[in-house]
Amino acid sequence: MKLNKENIIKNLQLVQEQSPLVHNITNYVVMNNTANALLAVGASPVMAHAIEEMEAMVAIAGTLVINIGTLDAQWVEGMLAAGKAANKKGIPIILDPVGAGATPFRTKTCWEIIETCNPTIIRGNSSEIMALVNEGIQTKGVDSTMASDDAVTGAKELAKKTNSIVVISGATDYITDGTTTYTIENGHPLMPKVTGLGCTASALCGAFSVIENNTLEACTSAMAIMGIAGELAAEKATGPGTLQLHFLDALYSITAKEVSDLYKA
Ligand SMILES: Nc1ncnc2c1ncn2[C@@H]1O[C@H](COP(=O)(O)OP(=O)(O)OP(=O)(O)O)[C@@H](O)[C@H]1O
Ligand SMILES: Cc1ncsc1CCO
Ligand SMILES: [Mg+2]
Repeated sequence: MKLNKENIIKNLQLVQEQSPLVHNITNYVVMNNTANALLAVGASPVMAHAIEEMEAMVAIAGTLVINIGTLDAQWVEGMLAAGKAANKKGIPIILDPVGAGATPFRTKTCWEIIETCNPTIIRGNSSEIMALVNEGIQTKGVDSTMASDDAVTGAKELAKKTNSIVVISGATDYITDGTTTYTIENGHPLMPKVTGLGCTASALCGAFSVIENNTLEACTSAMAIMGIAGELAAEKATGPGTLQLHFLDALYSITAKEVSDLYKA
């Protein structure tokens, strides 16, 4: 299914107006990128992972993003504490299962977070999503080795099993609650050559899920904005370095007209 471009434009404007605070427990690799992308799109980031401040930080946040990219046992304790606090407060939780299927620790931790914190959204690449669907799968690391199209059936199963919205990123993004599935065809092949744009996608899903109660539409809007900003950036970029730079500028300056003209409905 396709979401109306009017909804995407409205949701972008709501993020810019309301500037939701996004609490990120995220990895060392992408902390800077993700914070800058949230600022550029109009949201407000905070990166925090110490168990001592999880409850107090969740208390002021609009949403919690749990990204397991550079996890360790102590961080997992913080993730679970933050997740429980977010559940109590009733704010959306986004799980980014970075590298699920690469090591047993990652896969096991994802399931512990899913079972304890009941995330609202799970956003990963196709290999990560399939590693959650079928725990026997060995993945390469944090990069996907399969097409997003091949993970759609699995994503629907995972969405039903976990009662969450599952987002698969890739050449086509799929956003599903297990019954209704939206697709986004925007984006550029240079995007997976910049580390952490998937992590950024998860954080934007978080920001959009604060301002739009329909989480399926929130995530679809966030993925559309990711893809369109990626295309705008790619027009000016000569490689991954300049793509990263222009991506932030595109997120910051994206207009309703650009969304309207470039959205592949
Ligand atoms: N081949 C492609 N063509 C167009 N867009 C793409 C392509 N691959 C990825 N994207 C876009 O790039 C962004 C990041 O998705 P990707 O699947 O690379 O995430 P990821 O593997 O989790 O990345 P990371 O772990 O580095 O954060 C998404 O917005 C996605 O739509
Ligand atoms: C490369 C990498 N390794 C752990 S997290 C991360 C960032 C992209 O997911
Ligand atoms: Mg990822």
